[in-house]
Amino acid sequence: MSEPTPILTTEKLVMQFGGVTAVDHVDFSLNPGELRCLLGPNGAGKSTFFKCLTGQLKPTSGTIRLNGQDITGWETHAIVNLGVGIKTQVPNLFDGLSAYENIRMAARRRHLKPMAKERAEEMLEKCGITHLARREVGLLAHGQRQLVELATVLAPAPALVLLDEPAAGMTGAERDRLADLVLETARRAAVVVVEHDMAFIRRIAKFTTVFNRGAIFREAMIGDIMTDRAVQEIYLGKQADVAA
Ligand SMILES: Nc1ncnc2c1ncn2[C@@H]1O[C@H](COP(=O)(O)OP(=O)(O)OP(=O)(O)O)[C@@H](O)[C@H]1O
Repeated sequence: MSEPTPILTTEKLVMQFGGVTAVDHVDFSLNPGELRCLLGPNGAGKSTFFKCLTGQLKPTSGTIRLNGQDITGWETHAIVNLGVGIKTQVPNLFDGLSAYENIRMAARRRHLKPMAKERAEEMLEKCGITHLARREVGLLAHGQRQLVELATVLAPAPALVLLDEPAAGMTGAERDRLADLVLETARRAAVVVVEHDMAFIRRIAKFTTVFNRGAIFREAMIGDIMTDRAVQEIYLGKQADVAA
């Protein structure tokens, strides 16, 4: 059987901040419909790599391709317009509007008005936040806002979803809901998740990329990553044991 054509690739991607090489010649490849978690100790370069993919940072050199198209250095909104759902660590919601209005507006990017309404209702239901539909998002708890934002990201049915620390600040129940949502999304879309929360990672991760010192250190199934001595050592040098 022939290899699938990747939806997203990077070739020799480099991001330098002055003398610091945060991303060091990274070759990365993601297949359509694949769910990939990016792990690594603090300062490994995950967030910087992610920000290059999302257009938050312009890489120093190298290439990023989406469905074969060179998108290196593109602005975030242009990447979103190609059908990529992006959730960064910086919240991206209209605080003065209701959860429903935020999600409906996001759905309008892809759907006509009546369909956008239907889609917004469907996303509220899927994300378990129907009870928050009429609430102003600026007044919601952090985890609730994260779920509303995820609903806005998924509402236009993107073919590729990029999530930076989506479980941050969530309660256990919210995190479980998020894990189910990510797994469900990955049935139709490719998904990249950067996350520190190992309980969450254990629930969703399959094939996983571990970064260290700006480069890809290991790529393997999560079970093998968890028991990999060298991976445990890079974590032990920096923070809690990956297998803890
Ligand atoms: N804006 C910046 N200016 C200068 N150096 C930066 C900047 N952003 C990141 N770095 C450096 O780049 C390296 C990689 O950082 P990055 O935040 O990408 O790592 P990370 O793996 O995402 O870490 P964490 O898990 O703590 O978020 C670190 O040495 C960091 O100090």
